[in-house]
Amino acid sequence: MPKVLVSDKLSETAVRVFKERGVDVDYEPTLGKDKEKLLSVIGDYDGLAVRSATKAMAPVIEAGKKLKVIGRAGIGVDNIDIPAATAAGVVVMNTPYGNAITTAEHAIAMMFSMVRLIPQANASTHQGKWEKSAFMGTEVYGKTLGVIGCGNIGSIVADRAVGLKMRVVAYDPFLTEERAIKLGVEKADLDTLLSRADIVTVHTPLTDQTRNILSRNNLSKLKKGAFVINCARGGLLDEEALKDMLDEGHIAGAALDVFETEPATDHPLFGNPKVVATPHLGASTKEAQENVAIQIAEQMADYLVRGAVSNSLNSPSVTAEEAPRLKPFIALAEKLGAFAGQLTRTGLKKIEVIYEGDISELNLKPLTASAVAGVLKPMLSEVNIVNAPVIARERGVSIAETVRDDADAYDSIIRLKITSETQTRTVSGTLFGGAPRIVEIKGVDMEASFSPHMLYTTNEDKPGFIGALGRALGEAGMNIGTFNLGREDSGGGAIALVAVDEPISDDLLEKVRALPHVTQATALAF
Ligand SMILES: NC(=O)C1=CN([C@@H]2O[C@H](COP(=O)(O)OP(=O)(O)OC[C@H]3O[C@@H](n4cnc5c(N)ncnc54)[C@H](O)[C@@H]3O)[C@@H](O)[C@H]2O)C=CC1
Ligand SMILES: O=C(O)CCC(=O)C(=O)O
Repeated sequence: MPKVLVSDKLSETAVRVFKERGVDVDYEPTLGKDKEKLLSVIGDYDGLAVRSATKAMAPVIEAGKKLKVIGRAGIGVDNIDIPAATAAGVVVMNTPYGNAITTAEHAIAMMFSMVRLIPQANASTHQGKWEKSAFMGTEVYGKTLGVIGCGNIGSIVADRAVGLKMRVVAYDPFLTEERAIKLGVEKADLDTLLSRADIVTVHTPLTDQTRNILSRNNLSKLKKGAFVINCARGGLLDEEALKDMLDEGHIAGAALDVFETEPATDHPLFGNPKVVATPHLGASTKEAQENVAIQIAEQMADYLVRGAVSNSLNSPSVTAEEAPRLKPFIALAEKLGAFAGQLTRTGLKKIEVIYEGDISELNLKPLTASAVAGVLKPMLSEVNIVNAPVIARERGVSIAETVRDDADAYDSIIRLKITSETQTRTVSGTLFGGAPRIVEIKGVDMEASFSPHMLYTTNEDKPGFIGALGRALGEAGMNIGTFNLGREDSGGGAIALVAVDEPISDDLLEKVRALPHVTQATALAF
């Protein structure tokens, strides 16, 4: 039974979901904060479920020798080293929608708190003061809200702001004109947004492109008296510049849920009467935490138990419904890849996967990734469906996918065409009773199942070869399981694919290569 570690505080419903779906689970809500402990135990687990306290960086991923999936109960994955996970073949998944409404509501709540000085007024009133004139606020009706990043959360914020009768200007390079119209927002470039906004709210992920998007220079483009909200990620906003501009009176107020360094326990903006601050509470509602916990447990269990992949940031999606149908084809694609990969000795240049017949209607991305993984596996140690396409790209190997509706003699065929520096090789296969079967090699028809140990030879089609090969194997004490033959034309090129019971030694291979008419002999393992 696969085993998952939950190393951050997640709704315990997640534990129930894991168990119901056949996954063993250890719930250790504070373990993620103890890096050494995490490193010492992670090797026992197939999955790691986190929120933001656990830093699933390269050393953790490396120590997780059995690790297959890291699940983020939430959206931001800046606490997970995705390239390291990809390189290690570990699927990273998140729950992109589960806390979006809650976080958007927090941004709206922060906006009101900020412009109506509610936290400050609350503290004063609790102290028995009645400072009516100290807390003069600002109305949001008719004001312009600038939304930077109009994805899941930004668009909900925009929708709520439109409901409040605000004007909304959005900057997002991926926001289409149609979507902007649908949301009732005006699409603008960043400079226009900054010059027009009374209140700016940022909702982008933290990436190299967005880091410091509210830089000193950009903050200075805001109108005097504008307000700033950050409920996305610390690092999007220059906190020092914000402090200076609040002090100068250029910016009237700020509402911050996130900070460059978290937990933020000591910060130059703390105690500033113009700043409303919360400790990364954006996603902290019962509803959102229940949503993300259930969702991540379902997704991780679906992956570990059924091979379904959803909301992955580094692997093609496979729904739970299609997983059982894809599974045998994934095995076929990988075996065909392994066959071709074991024969490829010179620089690999291109992997083309051609799908013919009914299979062309399936989700082909995971099949192609499996074929690529199969090809690369004999050359590289740690390769799987997750990292194979990236590794191929890094090594300059191009990947092509072709789909044809018709298949000649079979309902579904996968043809693999591998181009190396010296030759192009093809191998094709189908499923017989759900099991992978080779039906073509190098253009020669062939019918063979895959076996753990196989001998593949090419030879001139001359009398005596089959007997000589059988004798050589017999003399080496090698039991033959199946013996499959194919040829181009009588007397032309021929191939043999022989399943044997044990691994083929180098000695035996040399003897086979020395037989008359043999042009090539390779030991294959599947
Ligand atoms: N405070 C909290 O507790 C929470 C914070 N978050 C954070 O909220 C942020 C937004 O999350 P989602 O809306 O779910 O993400 P999303 O991926 O749905 O939307 C992000 C949007 O930003 C846009 N974008 C990317 N680069 C941009 C750039 N250079 N300039 C302008 N726009 C750009 C994208 O096109 C996309 O539409 C993330 O940083 C996430 O980590 C999410 C949940 C809770
Ligand atoms: O889990 C949390 O409380 C933080 C949520 C968050 O920041 C996210 O989902 O990106």
